[in-house]
Amino acid sequence: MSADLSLPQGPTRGREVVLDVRGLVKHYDDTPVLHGIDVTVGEHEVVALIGSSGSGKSTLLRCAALLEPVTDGQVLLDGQDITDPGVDADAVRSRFGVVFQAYNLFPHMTVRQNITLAPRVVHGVPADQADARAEELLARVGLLDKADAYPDRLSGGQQQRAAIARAVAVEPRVLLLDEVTSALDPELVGEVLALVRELAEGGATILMATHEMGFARRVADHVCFLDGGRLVEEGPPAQVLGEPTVARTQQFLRRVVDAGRL
Ligand SMILES: Nc1ncnc2c1ncn2[C@@H]1O[C@H](COP(=O)(O)OP(=O)(O)OP(=O)(O)O)[C@@H](O)[C@H]1O
Repeated sequence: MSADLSLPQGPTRGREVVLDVRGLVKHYDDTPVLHGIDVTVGEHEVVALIGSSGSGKSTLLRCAALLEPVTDGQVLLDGQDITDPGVDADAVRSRFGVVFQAYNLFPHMTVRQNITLAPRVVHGVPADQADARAEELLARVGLLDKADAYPDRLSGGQQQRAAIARAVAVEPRVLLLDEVTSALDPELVGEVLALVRELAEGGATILMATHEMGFARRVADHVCFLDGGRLVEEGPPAQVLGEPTVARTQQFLRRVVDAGRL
């Protein structure tokens, strides 16, 4: 697999914040799920959200990409408040590349059609250009020979690699990855993590929820530990995962270590 998965790169002076989540509050009906979360993702950074099941990682990602209405707080993308009611939500959503746990390729479309759909329909890219870009991406994720196959002919790992290629095809400002390996058989996890790592090394800006602590430690620039919808501890991976200072983080990591996941 080629290592060149680079996305367009912006200025490298200082830390340019791309995604800025401020005081994010989310209620489902009257139940609070996020209690005021602050997270920033800088250009070319990888920020990992970790925490127990139900701690709010997916909800945070979904709110950030306007896939869920925000109850309170703000989300800024390149300085623009995208939670402002006046924004064109569809246009904003098209600036994110989102990949969920269960590879959600459209089953009635070939892999190639899955990848070219949004560039053509949402971004107005001419069909031949979208097709050429899809082939380039499929070659890079090692799936060129599957371009005209339907998703049910692909392994879970291949489907997830195709889903990531589809997310990258729109040249997103931020990639949001939600537990992209958790639905996979263990032997397929590595191939998908390798692809995410290549994207990170190629300069992608990524906010990802993950249960893969070893991966977060190796690839993330910054780790945020969520517990019960609160951001309890954050910092460089070596600190949060290696020398956590908050009792709740320590307890969580002990369980992760006992389960053999760190
Ligand atoms: N659509 C929904 N309606 C009501 N409650 C929801 C909904 N989606 C999530 N929740 C609740 O919000 C809380 C946070 O869920 P969320 O899926 O964000 O957690 P998570 O950290 O991503 O969990 P996991 O690691 O299992 O994916 C949970 O208590 C969950 O039950």
